[in-house]
Amino acid sequence: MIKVGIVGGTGYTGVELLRLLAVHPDVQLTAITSRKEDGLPVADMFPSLRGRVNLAFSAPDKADLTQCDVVFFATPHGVAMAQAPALLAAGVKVIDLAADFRLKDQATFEQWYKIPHTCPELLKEAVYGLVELNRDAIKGAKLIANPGCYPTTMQLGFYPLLKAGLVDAGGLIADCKSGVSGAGRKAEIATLFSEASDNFKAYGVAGHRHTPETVAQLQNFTDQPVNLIFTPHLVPMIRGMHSTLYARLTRDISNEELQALFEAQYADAAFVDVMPFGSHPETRSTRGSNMLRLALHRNGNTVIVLVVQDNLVKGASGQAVQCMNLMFGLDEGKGLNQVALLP
Ligand SMILES: NC(=O)C1=CN([C@@H]2O[C@H](COP(=O)(O)OP(=O)(O)OC[C@H]3O[C@@H](n4cnc5c(N)ncnc54)[C@H](OP(=O)(O)O)[C@@H]3O)[C@@H](O)[C@H]2O)C=CC1
Ligand SMILES: CC(=O)N[C@@H](CCC(=O)OP(=O)(O)O)C(=O)O
Repeated sequence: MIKVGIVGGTGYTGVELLRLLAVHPDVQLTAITSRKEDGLPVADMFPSLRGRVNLAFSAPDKADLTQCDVVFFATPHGVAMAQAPALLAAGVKVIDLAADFRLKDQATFEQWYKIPHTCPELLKEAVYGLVELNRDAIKGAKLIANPGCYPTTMQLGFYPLLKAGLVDAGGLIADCKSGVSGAGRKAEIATLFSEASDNFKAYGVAGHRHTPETVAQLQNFTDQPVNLIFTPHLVPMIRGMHSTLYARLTRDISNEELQALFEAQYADAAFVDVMPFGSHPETRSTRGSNMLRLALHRNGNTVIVLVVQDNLVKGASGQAVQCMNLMFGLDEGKGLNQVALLP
């Protein structure tokens, strides 16, 4: 059994990890932290876990995380970097759901996240946890930087086009929408019911921290300089993300060839569903599941890729469990085969 610790068990990605890992056949939940709920049984806070999780939260400084085989950090940026060096030195693998290890360049991290990086030496060692594009490296990793939710949709949608050299990498556009759980469980005015429901708005238009992450990763797949215009929006739903991606074709290709390209690229990807050309994927077809669905459209020489996922599953905790499975030599889909919830 893999002994698992979770730092930040009271947040949305933390409780999503608990939902997935409580029924994972190879996992023994060993420690779950909360600064505010030290001593409280996990199932008292989350009755959905009654009979499934018998542990209590413990304060981060009381939890002995070195007894774990792997520790997930479902915490704000800056928390994992403070604890990862000691855990790694003790032989514990680390999966960070925040951005502490996503950017290889320290100065870029500090510019976008406005905090100093306290262990820049680990940036090189960290492996970016987007399984479909980085599977082999993840298998041997000790430290995983789990991708951001928007970057997961943008990378999986643009990747086959860039890799095939079919589009102008300097003119990528991503128009993305996220449910409110993407902002986490902490109290904030923007996510109050009366602010976020029956309302719709863009944010981060002048620059969102997921732009440098996505550009840096996409740049690995093309020699052309990548330029991306990314605009996120907050939509009045709880879970779900929909990204509409635009790329200008630089050579002639039929719709059938485009479709075949994506189908071949993701033929072995259990969690990427390439829908028939011209389909309209719905966020609810991924709700509660680790599946990302995409569909291709065409308008003249512009390819439009529609991508949907559950931001808390493939966009965060499901993807992190997919990485854990690979790191421990398991089938990457173990414990992740839930079908989406309808309606
Ligand atoms: N929500 C989403 O869709 C996605 C989130 N992410 C990233 O995952 C991480 C977690 O997000 P999310 O679950 O939404 O966030 P939440 O705000 O819902 O939860 C944060 C958790 O971290 C704990 N925490 C906060 N500060 C500290 C600290 N200094 N030390 C230890 N624990 C702390 C909190 O618990 P307590 O206060 O009880 O200690 C809480 O359990 C973030 O970095 C986020 O950016 C990534 C992809 C998608
Ligand atoms: C709706 C909403 O607010 N979403 C979050 C993204 C959540 C995510 O993926 O986060 P990290 O990169 O922070 O890990 C945001 O735009 O800040």
